[in-house]
Amino acid sequence: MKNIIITVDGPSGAGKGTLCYALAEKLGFGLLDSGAIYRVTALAALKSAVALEDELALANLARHLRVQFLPENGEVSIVLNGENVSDQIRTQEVADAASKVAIFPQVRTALLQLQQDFVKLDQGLIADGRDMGTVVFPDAQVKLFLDASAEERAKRRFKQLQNKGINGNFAQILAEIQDRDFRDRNRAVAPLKPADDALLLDSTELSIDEVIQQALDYIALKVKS
Ligand SMILES: Nc1ncnc2c1ncn2[C@@H]1O[C@H](COP(=O)(O)OP(=O)(O)O)[C@@H](O)[C@H]1O
Ligand SMILES: Nc1ccn([C@@H]2O[C@H](COP(=O)(O)OP(=O)(O)O)[C@@H](O)[C@H]2O)c(=O)n1
Repeated sequence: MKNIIITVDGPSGAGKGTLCYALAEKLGFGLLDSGAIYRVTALAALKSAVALEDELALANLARHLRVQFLPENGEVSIVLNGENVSDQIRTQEVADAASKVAIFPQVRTALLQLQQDFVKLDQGLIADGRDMGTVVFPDAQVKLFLDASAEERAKRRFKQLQNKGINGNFAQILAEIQDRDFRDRNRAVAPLKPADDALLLDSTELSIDEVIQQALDYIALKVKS
């Protein structure tokens, strides 16, 4: 299983992060959370007052991003310019900003190498994102596209917030998911879409364990052939 790359793409709330974390644990693979890289870029822009419409300035920022991913007690701390920003990048404001900076081709090009550098010679990689199977790792051996209805994804986010003690507004969460989906699916460069050779997994009616099992079955099948 060494040197295998597994890509998992899909919209927000489909369960990519949950699946990728479980796969990385079970298979002993490294993990790339590419969304975190877009979120860090957006946070850096917000912190330095770079306009979210200024492609040149954003690309320059992305090119010089001083970001580290530091594994710590089974979790990964994300450090930007020496500051631990793991929690700051998870806000709705940053998610929204991330999907705005992500439309720019120059920003995406600036972040490409950083993502590809997660490949290690002696370890497989699970890559989580929107364009992992189409652009960043087009030659990956296993490609999954995880989807779920927008209503189900909004329900999951609503529950996730509740578990953190936050009482979200369901209609607002659904609207934000739909806005971000629209930007991600309709941008000119690296839009969110399944790679031609990806397995489509609709998790709307599946439990987390069922999704993990279906993914593992498919990986076993692809790796054998
Ligand atoms: N198949 C599933 N059924 C129910 N809830 C799920 C499922 N997969 C993930 N979740 C939950 O949905 C929320 C969002 O999942 P996450 O993995 O963060 O999605 P993504 O990375 O695609 O945005 C989490 O609270 C997670 O526990
Ligand atoms: N490979 C990627 C990953 C994320 N992104 C962008 O970054 C935003 C945040 O990604 P994320 O994966 O952290 O979002 P969630 O699925 O966790 O809500 C997405 O809405 C995309 O606009 C991207 O364009 N390409």
